[in-house]
Amino acid sequence: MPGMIVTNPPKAAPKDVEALAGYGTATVGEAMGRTGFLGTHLRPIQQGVRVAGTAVTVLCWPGDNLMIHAAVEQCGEGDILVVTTTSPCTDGLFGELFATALAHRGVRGVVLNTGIRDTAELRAMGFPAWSAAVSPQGTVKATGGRVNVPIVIGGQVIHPGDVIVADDDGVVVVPRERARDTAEASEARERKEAAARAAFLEGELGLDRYGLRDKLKQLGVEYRTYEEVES
Ligand SMILES: O=C([O-])CC(=O)C(=O)O
Ligand SMILES: [Mg+2]
Repeated sequence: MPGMIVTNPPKAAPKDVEALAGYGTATVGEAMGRTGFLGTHLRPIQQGVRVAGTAVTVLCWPGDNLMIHAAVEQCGEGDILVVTTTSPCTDGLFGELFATALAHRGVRGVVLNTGIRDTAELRAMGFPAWSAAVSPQGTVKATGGRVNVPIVIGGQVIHPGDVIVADDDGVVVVPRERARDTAEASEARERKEAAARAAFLEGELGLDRYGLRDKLKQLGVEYRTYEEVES
């Protein structure tokens, strides 16, 4: 594969990325109309870490991490490296040496639609990572590929410069043009959930808060309330 490296693609504005960093993937995905989720196969190697950053995208040949080396040079402060392969691959394309180089450049984490290795070292150094597999299997540096072109993971298109939000639940992509609106919609959703949480703490039911008793009736669902059963 010949390949290409795009330098300096347009990126989401840092203040929109910072705003999105305040919300989890569930909130951000809901705020985008339940879109943007990259799939349940991408799991974090750590727990309790949430990051947001701008995507530097990489398309590698399976079992070959040459283009990750090329991509490191394109990465800077506030970026998240997002890697996929031209056909399915679980080999350990990425590990602590790459993470060391990326951390030095201010990169916030990595998302790999392939394998990762050195996971204990990565956790110890606090470099956040999400991957489709954990594998010690080594790779070669032999084949061209692409950096900073649109890639697809889990049916979602990721353009370079889009916002990646990742936490314990998984990874979500927010298109660059939607970053500000999505941050605003996320804020509104958090406020709504805070009000619901306060009501649930007082014992209110979702059935009443969301007007779902009528829905059950419409659907012909027969039921008795807890109080009716108890009496
Ligand atoms: O060097 C590699 O091929 C991947 C790796 O283990 C590292 O980055 O530490
Ligand atoms: Mg290594």
